[in-house]
Parts: sequence; C-alpha cells; structure tokens
Amino acid sequence: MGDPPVALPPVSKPWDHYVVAIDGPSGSGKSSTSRGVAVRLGLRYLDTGAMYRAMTWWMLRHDVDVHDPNAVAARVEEPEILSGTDPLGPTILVDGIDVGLAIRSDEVNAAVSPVAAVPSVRSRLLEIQRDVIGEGGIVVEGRDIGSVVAPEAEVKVYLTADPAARARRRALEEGGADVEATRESLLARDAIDSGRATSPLVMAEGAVHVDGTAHTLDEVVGLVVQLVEAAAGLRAGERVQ
Ligand SMILES: Nc1ncnc2c1ncn2[C@@H]1O[C@H](COP(=O)(O)OP(=O)(O)O)[C@@H](O)[C@H]1O
Ligand SMILES: Nc1ccn([C@H]2C[C@H](O)[C@@H](COP(=O)(O)OP(=O)(O)O)O2)c(=O)n1
Repeated sequence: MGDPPVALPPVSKPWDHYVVAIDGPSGSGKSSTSRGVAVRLGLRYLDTGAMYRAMTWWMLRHDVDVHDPNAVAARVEEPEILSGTDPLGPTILVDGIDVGLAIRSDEVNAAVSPVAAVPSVRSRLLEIQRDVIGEGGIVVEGRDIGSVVAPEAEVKVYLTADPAARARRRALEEGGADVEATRESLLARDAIDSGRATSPLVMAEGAVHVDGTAHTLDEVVGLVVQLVEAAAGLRAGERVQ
C-alpha cells in the first residue's frame, strides 16, 4: 500500500491572468495560431470573429436587410450569443442553436463585414467580449482586440500573411474552393474591415507584427509563445514549474 493520493494544487503560471490579443486580416492564421497558443499555455480562447458571424447569421435568418445599418441596429439586442472558450473545442451558440458550421457559409462571409461596421453591433458584442475576458487568462483574436477590446493586453500580435498565401490556405481549408474567388472575398472583407469608421482593423499600439507567410503554423505558435514568455520575464528555453 502506497501513500494515499494527494491532490496537488494547480500549478500557477505567470500568464494565468494575461490577455493575449491577436489581430489581423482574414485568413492570416489568427484562429489556428490563437488556439495553438492557448493550448500550449493553458489559457482560454475567444474567437470574436465568430461572434460577428453569429450576429450576422441571426440577422439573415430573421430576414433583416444586412445592408441597411438602421435595420440591423434595430434588432441588435435580440440574439443571445454564447461563446465556449475551450481552445480544443470552441463553440458558438445563438439562441441556444449551435451555429459553428452555419457561420462559415458564403452568405455569412458576404454579409459579415457590413454588419460588423454597425456601431451598435460593435458595442453590444464588446460588452459580451469584456464579460468573457473577465480576469484574463485568455487568447482573444479579431480585428480590434489590441486597440479597443483589450488595450491593456500583456501581449499584442498583429498577424499577417500575403494575400496569395491567405487565399490558398483558406481555399484548401474549404475543401478545394476556387483560390481566385476566395482571394477576392478575403480582400473585399479586408477593405471594409480596414476602412470602417468604428474600430477599423489597425495595428494596435504596442503590437508586434508577425508575418506568417513563410512560416509553418507550429513556428508561428512558437513565436507567440516566446512573446508571452518574454512578457513574463522568462528567458528563452526557461520553464516555469
Ligand atoms: N503559418 C501557417 N502556415 C500554413 N497554413 C496556415 C498557417 N496559419 C494558418 N494556416 C491555415 O490557414 C487557414 C486559415 O487560418 P485561420 O487560422 O482560420 O485564419 P484566420 O483566423 O486569420 O482567418 C487554416 O486552414 C489554417 O490551418
Ligand atoms: N474583432 C473583430 C472580429 C471580426 N470582425 C469582423 C470582420 C471580419 O470580416 C468578420 C469575420 O471575422 P473572422 O475572424 O471570422 O474572419 P476570418 O476567419 O479571418 O475570415 O468579422 C470585426 O469587425 N471585429
């Protein structure tokens, strides 16, 4: 008979309450990088793009004219949007319906940027995002995380990749979609996301620009993990126990 098992207290890490903000254009690798970083560091994960997509899905389903900002604004308080933050299985529910797949449709792709440009959509989702972030311990990805949602984030990354690489990766992910059409859809969204008046896509003050074009996903995840460790004052290769 050995000693009875002892419940060890959870090991605390310097980044347990950090916010890691990852912003960048469509298809630059934000979701995959953020999830990888969150898994490696034991953090939660929030995909704010999925929330804008969920809002858009709801508007389309309720026959709201998504190109009329007043029509969108009139219904903005209605959907209940709930994000699950496990990086190994993030979820998104709208009024209790799992819309994880539905929010990736061409219809939502085409409508999400105009919906995301409506100021009251942004303020409603900002409130939910800040609620989820709470005391931190989370990797959050989107377009305005380092600039607006969490300007106090301990680590801010502006992740980019060449449009050609982004289109190729996204088309592959969508099961061999047309690369040129995918590129046009990405660039059209980039133009609206960067040009809107409220919280446009910008590189936040204090952000580190990471260009992932010539790097594997593992390399980009490793780089961001190093930035977090550096923010915690650890030297490369040093480990916390
Ligand atoms: N550094 C990388 N090298 C190769 N493919 C990548 C890299 N980063 C992401 N990808 C792939 O590119 C596609 C788009 O990435 P994703 O994380 O969804 O981007 P975003 O969230 O910025 O739209 C995914 O299929 C992903 O696996
Ligand atoms: N913080 C955010 C996140 C996304 N958005 C908008 C702009 C984007 O075109 C849509 C969809 O974002 P999403 O990150 O899912 O897009 P991609 O996966 O990069 O193609 O939402 C935003 O305005 N602010």
